[in-house]
Parts: sequence; structure tokens; C-alpha cells
Amino acid sequence: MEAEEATIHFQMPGPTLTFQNVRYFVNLKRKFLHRNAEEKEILKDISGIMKPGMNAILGPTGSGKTSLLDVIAGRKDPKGLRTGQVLVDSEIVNADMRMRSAYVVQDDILMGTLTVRENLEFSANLRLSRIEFSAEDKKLKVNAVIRELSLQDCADTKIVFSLFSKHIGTDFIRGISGGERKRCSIGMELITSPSLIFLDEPTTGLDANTANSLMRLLHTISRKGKTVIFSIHQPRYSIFQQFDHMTLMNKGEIIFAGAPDKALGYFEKAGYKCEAFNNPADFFLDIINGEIPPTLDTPTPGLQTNALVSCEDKNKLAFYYRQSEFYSEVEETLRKRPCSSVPKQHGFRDKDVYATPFFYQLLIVSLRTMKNILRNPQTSYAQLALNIFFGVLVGLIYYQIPNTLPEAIQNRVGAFFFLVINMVFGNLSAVELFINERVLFIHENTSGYYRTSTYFLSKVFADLIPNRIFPVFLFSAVSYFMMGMKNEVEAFFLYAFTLSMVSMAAVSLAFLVSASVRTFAVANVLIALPYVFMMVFGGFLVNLNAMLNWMSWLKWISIFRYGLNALTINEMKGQLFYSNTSTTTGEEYMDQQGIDYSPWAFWQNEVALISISCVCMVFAYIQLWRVNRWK
Ligand SMILES: Nc1ncnc2c1ncn2[C@@H]1O[C@H](COP(=O)(O)OP(=O)(O)OP(=O)(O)O)[C@@H](O)[C@H]1O
Repeated sequence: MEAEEATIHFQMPGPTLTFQNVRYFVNLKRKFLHRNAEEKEILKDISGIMKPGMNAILGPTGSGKTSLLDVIAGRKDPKGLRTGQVLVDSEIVNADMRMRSAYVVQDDILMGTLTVRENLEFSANLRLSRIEFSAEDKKLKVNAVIRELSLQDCADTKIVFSLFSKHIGTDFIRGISGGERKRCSIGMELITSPSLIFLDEPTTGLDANTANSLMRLLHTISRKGKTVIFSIHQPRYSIFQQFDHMTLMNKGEIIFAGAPDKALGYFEKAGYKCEAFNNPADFFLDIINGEIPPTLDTPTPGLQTNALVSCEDKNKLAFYYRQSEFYSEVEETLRKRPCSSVPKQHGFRDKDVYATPFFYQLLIVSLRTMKNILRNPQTSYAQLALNIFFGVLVGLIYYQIPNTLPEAIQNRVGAFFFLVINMVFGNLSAVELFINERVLFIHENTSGYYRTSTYFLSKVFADLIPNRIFPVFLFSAVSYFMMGMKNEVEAFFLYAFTLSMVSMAAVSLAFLVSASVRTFAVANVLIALPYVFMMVFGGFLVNLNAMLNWMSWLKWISIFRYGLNALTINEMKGQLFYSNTSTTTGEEYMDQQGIDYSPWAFWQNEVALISISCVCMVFAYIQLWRVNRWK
């Protein structure tokens, strides 16, 4: 038991985090015909010190709590940081530091189809080094976290309502509660035994009691010497009492930072009196919101006479704080602090800082993807059902195509067009893939769970191939024999191979769109347009020889054209069609259509389809890699 306890207890005492003269700007939308985007200063020259214990960042909505938390956690784009620096002990926050600290986001980002334990195991498997932790150690660690966070009762319950399974969550399947979900999110981070923990509004969306017990939990963690820093909106008194340090914010500036028990005295000196039985946290917010007027008869030591009145154009409370002894103390400490000369970093990740090797990550992430598909079978069943349905449909429409003219050629060509349309448009749903998981991917990737390449390849191996390629063989088997195509084993396999290559090219294009945009609406337009263009330039709807020269190049990137040509060569070659008066061969038909039917020409079409797939995949990967990780 003791050994188990030891696994969750953190190895190092928490660090002291300091920030000095931090000014942070964000770009607002660029105005029409204006070259430069307008900027807004959201953190205005602020400094502070946060030591091991409970550090709360309080303030009304829009005061800059989350911005400050993100900047000090190193999650905000450093381009916006105009002046100042953040140090953890004496080191500048860098990628390595980010990996060693924990950041719990406001919206719980968990894989909904997995249970609490499986989510924690996923985190443990990827974020604990295999050299230092055996499989048994990881299990002990997960158990210890479950016990520490009192998650025993729901350890084997699925999350279900979280993030991207929201759309499949039904009234019949109740997942874990909001408080349990939040504790699970915290547990995902505690697995690595971080000594510095950031939480963005951990109590938002929780009822009073759940919020209270969650804060008690954080308090317990902080008492083990950890530095817990969190933003919070309006805490009740029992929560407020647990703070060791409080940073009060208003309009991007600090209006008080120090021990909460000193804050009431501080504001009293500034002329604000808290009434008996009033919650101090509410009282501070009321002051900021201007709901409590100052009574300025009280002398304000260390401050020029009536400073609160004279600084008309400034944030008066922030101005007052800068004159106070609290601020002088912070400045004095910051002046004395040592600082290492680590260069400023610009990218999200300076070096490879993952705990586990590439192939191990690929295995773990692929297993989770498969588990997710199996437990969320709508997509895979739908794909399978769709393929069987269309296989039977096309088989019935073109049932046993005769060799008599004109049906022999007309029906075969019509069937090929139908088949390719079905393969291409049947994969429209693939645009959901990265959009659905975008938030999850960004969170896990930035938290050091896995590399971008691991995630991408797991999608290819565990999603694309089993979900999009295998069902095509089923479709091919049903449709090929119902249509009564060429009775040759080799021709059947080439037919199935061609259809799967068409499917893969269409999915790859959908992957590319999915990795490039954030919303379904834009994705649907972006994917439908090239599909339709490719269809027009496929050679079935318009004769490509009669096309305007400047447009005809489009045929070279048409999945339809390569698919139709390959299917036509495979079926028509060596066939003899006849009518009452004449006969014609498949080769004669292809000559008329300008289709080269040499063996190499057939494979050229397959190579072209594979090349389109590869190019789209490479670009999809680049797009995923370029996704903005900064908050
Ligand atoms: N990327 C951005 N673009 C424009 N304005 C921004 C951006 N990020 C933050 N802001 C602005 O900066 C201010 C502080 O935002 P922040 O989210 O830090 O506040 P907050 O105190 O956490 O608020 P809340 O409690 O509502 O989450 C707000 O006025 C917000 O509109």
C-alpha cells in the first residue's frame, strides 16, 4: 500500500513561478484594406510571484485570468509577449518545462468511448518512460490516481458525454458526472507526477458541492508541496478559504496579489469596507465591478493623497496596487531572483521531448483508435451496410449485363461510372475525421502524449484501411458477380483493387480537407467542389478530346478518369460484343474512346491513383503538423 502511495506522491517539491513586466498583445481582425491588424493589449505590464501551494487568479469575466494563466504556463503564442519573461525557479519556460508541468483545460478533453481507467492507462502508457516504469508500475500508478481522486466507483464507466462523442451520446447511456469527468481530467495530468499544475477555471460548470470537493482535492495535492495555479471566477467562501495566494485581476492588470487574509485589510485601507457575513471573493468582484463605492476618508499609507481619484484615465485599483507595499515586495524579490540564460523559444516544441518511442506510441494510439471504432460502431457499420447496399443496388440495376449490342457497352460504361461515383462520394464522411478530433489531438499532442506522425499514421492504419478499404472488397464481391462481369479470377481482383484505390484516393483528399479546416460547413464545400470537378473531367460526362485546351489539364488530376479507365481496360480487353448485323471488340471501343489498353497503361491508372493518395496524405500530414498549438 505504501509503495502504491509512493507512486502518486510527487518526486520533487513544487517550483516557484515568477513573471515580471509581462505585456501581452493579441491581434484583432484585420480591417478591410488595412495592411496591419489592430492589436489589443490584454496583459498590461504585470509582475507576480507564485509559490508552492494554492495560487488563485481571480477576477470578473474578461479581466485576463485565462490569458495570464496561459502566458505563465507557456501555452500562449510567444509572438504576443512584447516585454517581460516568465521563470519557473530560475529557468525560462520552454518546451521541456511545459512537458514537466500539467495543464488542465476548462473543457474536459477525454476519449468518450473509453472508461476512466482506460483513459488514465492511455496517459500512463504514453507519458511514463518505459525504462523507468514497468507495466506493473504503470498499473499501480493508475490505481493510486484513481484512489487519490476518489474515482473508484466510476473507474470502469465510460466517459461517453465528453467532447467528440457528444453527438453519439444518447439519453440511454449516462456517462460519468461532471465532477468525475473533471477529476478524471486532473488524473490524466497527475499520472506524470508534475510538481507544477495549472488549471483553467476548474470549478466552472460544477455544482457548489462538487466544486468544493474538487478544490479540497487540489488543496490536498498542494499540501504535498506542489505549486497549484488556477483561474477561478467566483468562488464560494469555503473555497476562498483554501487559497494560499490570490491574484486579483481587472482589465488585464493586477489590482492585488498576496495572501487572501491580508486582502480585506488592504482594501479597507483603500476605502472599501467588507460588510459582515459577505463573502470576501464576492466583495472583491463587487469592488472591481464598481458596485461598492470607495469611502475615501481613510488615509492610504504609502499612496499620494487621493491617488484613487487623481488617476482619472487609469485603472485606479491597479494604480493603487502599484503604490502599495505588496507590489514593492514583489518588485524587490524579482530584482534579486537569479535567471538562467536560456534563449527565448518560438516554436511550440524545441526538441523531441516525448517519454515513449515512436513505434510504441503508434501501437498505443492505434489500439485506442480501434477500440473507439469498435465501441462507436455507427461509422464502421454504416460504412459496411452502405457498401453491401450499393453493391446489391448496382448488381440489380446492371444485373447480368449481356454481350449483345448496344446494351453490352452502354451498360458496362454506365456501371463503371456508377461504381466510381459510389466509391468517391461514399467517402464524403471522411472529412469528419480530424475535425471531430481536432481539440483532442491538439490537447494530447501539446501535452506530450504522442507525436503528430504517430497520430496521423494511427488514423491511416486503424481507421482508413479497416473502415474504408476492407468494405470495398465486400462491395466488389457482391457487385461483380451480380453484374456478370468477365469470368476471370484475375479480372475480379483487379476490379476490387481498382475500386479500393479509387476509394483510398477519395479518402485521402477528404483527409486533406479535414486536416485543413475547423468546421464541417467549410469542409463539405471544399470536398464537394473537387469531387464534382473530377467527375466532370472523368471522361464520362464530357468527351475529353473535345474539351477546351486550357481546361483539359484537369483530367490529369481526376480520380474519376483513372478509375473509369482502369475499370474499362480490365473489363473490355479481350471481349467480343455482337448484334444481329455486326460484331465489335472491346479493344475497338477503347480505340474509339482514345483509351490506351496496353498492360502498362492499365497500371499507369493505378499508379496515378496511388500518387494522388500519397500527395494528399503528405499534404494532410503537413496541415496537421501546422495546426496552431498556441492558445
Ligand atoms: N485571441 C484574442 N483575441 C482578441 N481578444 C482576446 C483574445 N484573447 C483574449 N482576448 C481578450 O482579452 C481579455 C481577457 O480575456 P481572458 O479570456 O483572459 O479573460 P478571463 O478573465 O479569463 O474571462 P472569462 O472568465 O470570461 O474566461 C478579454 O477582453 C478578451 O476578449
